[in-house]
Amino acid sequence: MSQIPVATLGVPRIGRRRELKFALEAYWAGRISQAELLSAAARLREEHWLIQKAMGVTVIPSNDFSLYDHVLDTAVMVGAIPQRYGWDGAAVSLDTYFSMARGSQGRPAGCCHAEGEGVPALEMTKWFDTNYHYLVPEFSPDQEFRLVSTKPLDEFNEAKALGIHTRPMLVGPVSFLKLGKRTDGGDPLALLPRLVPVYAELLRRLAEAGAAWVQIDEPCLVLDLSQDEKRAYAFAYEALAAAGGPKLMLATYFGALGDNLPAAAVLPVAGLHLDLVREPEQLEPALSLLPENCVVSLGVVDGRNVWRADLAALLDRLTPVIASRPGRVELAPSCSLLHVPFDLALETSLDPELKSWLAFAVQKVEELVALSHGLTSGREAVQSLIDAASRALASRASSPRVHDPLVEGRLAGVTPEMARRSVPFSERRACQRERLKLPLFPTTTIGSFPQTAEVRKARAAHLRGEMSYVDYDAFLKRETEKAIRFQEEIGLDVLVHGEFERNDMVQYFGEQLSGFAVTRQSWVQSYGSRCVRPPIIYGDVSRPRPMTVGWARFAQSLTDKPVKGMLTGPVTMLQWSFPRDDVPRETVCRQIALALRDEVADLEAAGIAVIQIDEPALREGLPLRQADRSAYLDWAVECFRLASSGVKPETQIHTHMCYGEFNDIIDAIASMDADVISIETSRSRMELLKAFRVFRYPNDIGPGVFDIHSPRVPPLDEMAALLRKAKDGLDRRQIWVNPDCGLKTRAWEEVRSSLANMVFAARKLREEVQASAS
Ligand SMILES: CN1c2c(nc(N)[nH]c2=O)NC[C@@H]1CNc1ccc(C(=O)N[C@@H](CCC(=O)N[C@@H](CCC(=O)N[C@@H](CCC(=O)O)C(=O)O)C(=O)O)C(=O)O)cc1
Ligand SMILES: N[C@@H](CCS)C(=O)O
Ligand SMILES: [Zn+2]
Repeated sequence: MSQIPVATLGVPRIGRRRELKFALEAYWAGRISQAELLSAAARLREEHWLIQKAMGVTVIPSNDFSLYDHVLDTAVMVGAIPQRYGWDGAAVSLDTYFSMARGSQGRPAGCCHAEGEGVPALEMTKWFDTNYHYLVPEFSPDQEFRLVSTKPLDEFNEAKALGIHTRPMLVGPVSFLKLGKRTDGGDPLALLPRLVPVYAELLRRLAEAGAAWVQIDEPCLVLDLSQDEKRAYAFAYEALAAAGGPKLMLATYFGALGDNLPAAAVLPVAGLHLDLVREPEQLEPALSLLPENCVVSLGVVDGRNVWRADLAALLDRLTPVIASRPGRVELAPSCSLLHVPFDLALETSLDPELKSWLAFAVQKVEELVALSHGLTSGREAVQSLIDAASRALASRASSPRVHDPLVEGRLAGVTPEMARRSVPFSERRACQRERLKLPLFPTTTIGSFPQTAEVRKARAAHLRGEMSYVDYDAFLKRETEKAIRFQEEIGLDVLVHGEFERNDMVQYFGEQLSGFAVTRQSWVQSYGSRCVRPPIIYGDVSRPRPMTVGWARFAQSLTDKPVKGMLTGPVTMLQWSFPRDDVPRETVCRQIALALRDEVADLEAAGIAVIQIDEPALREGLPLRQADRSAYLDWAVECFRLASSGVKPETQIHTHMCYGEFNDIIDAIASMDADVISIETSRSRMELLKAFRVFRYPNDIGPGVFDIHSPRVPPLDEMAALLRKAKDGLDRRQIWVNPDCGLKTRAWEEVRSSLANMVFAARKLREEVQASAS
């Protein structure tokens, strides 16, 4: 039998040691030239192709690399470049590309913005239910498309010159439009007839260059689709089939095709990739519907999590499939490997038993290659690999470190009362007003202050043993005190300690909770050059000791103003970690919630009057299909309430959410019953508040008045105008004043000016209210 092809669908582009991050940041800081950045990028592509080739991958992708984001690349490729970037219609410069990604300070030629005002970036949002962010393409109603950049072709040729025949990958035209927005609010899919010819031209040129196959990603095929959307797929792929390009491998991932399967199965493509990790049951129906000659790409190794695959079970499952479709099957991860860290071998200090349970991108490729050998040459050829995987799985299943009877017992004892505050919000509000004595439009921030190079360097030095605990602790205390003094000086009402001791809002807690393991080198791209190291939840979760109380108590001891205790919520902790897959997600979440409940109680006992429990990932965790959403929201909200409800009425609970729209989950947000919620609203110019207005949301709200992703300092009047807008339709006594999110990625100069303007804007609003009352 000939070798079963192995595909990766994309590899982590940030590089084994985050080489792309360092090159990008050096370029933005002016330390390296454009040519140096581009050659660093080319070196990374070459390295990734060569690694895959050496490991035995037979279907190596190209165009999975991006300098910032692959959706942004697609927008640039087809000329979807909004007017404000001052693009002259010729080749898109790197400056324009990065302006779209990150905004810019100066004024591009021909732009309507005033000098110094800068150009805002495209909106950034979460890629399906992952922690990866993509840039949202923006289309005008009269949007024209043309092939402006030939990046996929160039990278195909680049690999070809190295002797590597690749399968270029593209974001498919329907998903691309569906993930974008029209400036007039119209349906972006109406633009499909204009877009498809551009894809057709690109495919023809790829075929001329020798591409035999193209991977065309249509993850939107796993969402709920209307009849019109299904028709859009038929229209687009019939047109592309007629274009005479390479064969198309239509890639679906992050879920089941479900009711879209009949529509997907008849699309005129040569191959279909299925996510068989999220939905193993979809294989049989797909095989029975797909044409005989269609190649099926079996996404059997988990591209979203880090657990080692069960090779023996997979071989049992795959053997009959291979036999029934000889020559028309490929093996692949469930989705691109972008979402897992590069190589487990880089983790030299992980516990060896835990390490034996894991597989990162490189190990997942090894698993796929082993499966291919086993299926082609017989199990004996890979018996030692199968045995090693089975031993690891058995050790994981029986390990005492995974199961903690105390945690399991505590979970069984949870009662509904534990998830309810003792009195309703109206009564709590009165006690809290009495205790906190805050002005109208109270001002606060979301938690983090700049994580400067100095802060990160000190932490790195401490980790390497070059800075003693005493010196590191003293350094952090100085930073915290500076932040408290700064907040007092500019006149904020509710202060934060600044989160200087935290490497990351999830990893910091992962380092302290039992059942979590953290990594040193296992980075995953979050957006652009920014990365995270998601902790690995391998066992029952508990809190051996308080995690934040020392810092909260220290910060509060420095000031008479209230300082918020600052915690990451259970849903976010789950969503931004690699969770265990041997128990339901909701069980893991409840365990985290109980651990946080104890932390909240300890903060309250330490005299902390305001406690914020961040849940930015609550929305991102929402299942992709409507039918699964209410069950998720039920347990997610219950977990938040379990964490937050053990306190007295006079203790004020805040939550914070960034990313996304709230319309469809507003009742769930309301039932979280946080006393105050801060949300990201500035980029949408308060549009996102609409849901709260319409719902008549009863508790307090802090609509973000400035975008923390941009270095731009918003003028006082702009923030005051946003607050006036927020005030409309809400009770003014409900409104808090804060930025969109934490300030860790910003520089101190920006933070100083922005927050000073914000405090003045709040004062202005107070004066206006007083004037109108007198
Ligand atoms: C709010 N967001 C978060 C998400 N997910 C999280 N897990 N955490 C989040 O905060 N998802 C949604 C958004 C995404 N936003 C961001 C924003 C910023 C970052 C970011 O800045 N990432 C940093 C890494 C942060 C970190 O872990 N820092 C560590 C280690 C720093 C480091 O690289 N050290 C070097 C040595 C440094 C030296 O010597 O100078 C090393 O280890 O090699 C720390 O501070 O200790 C980034 O650099 O990308 C991410 C998501
Ligand atoms: N408290 C965190 C929330 C980020 S979503 C911060 O301020 O960075
Ligand atoms: Zn946030």
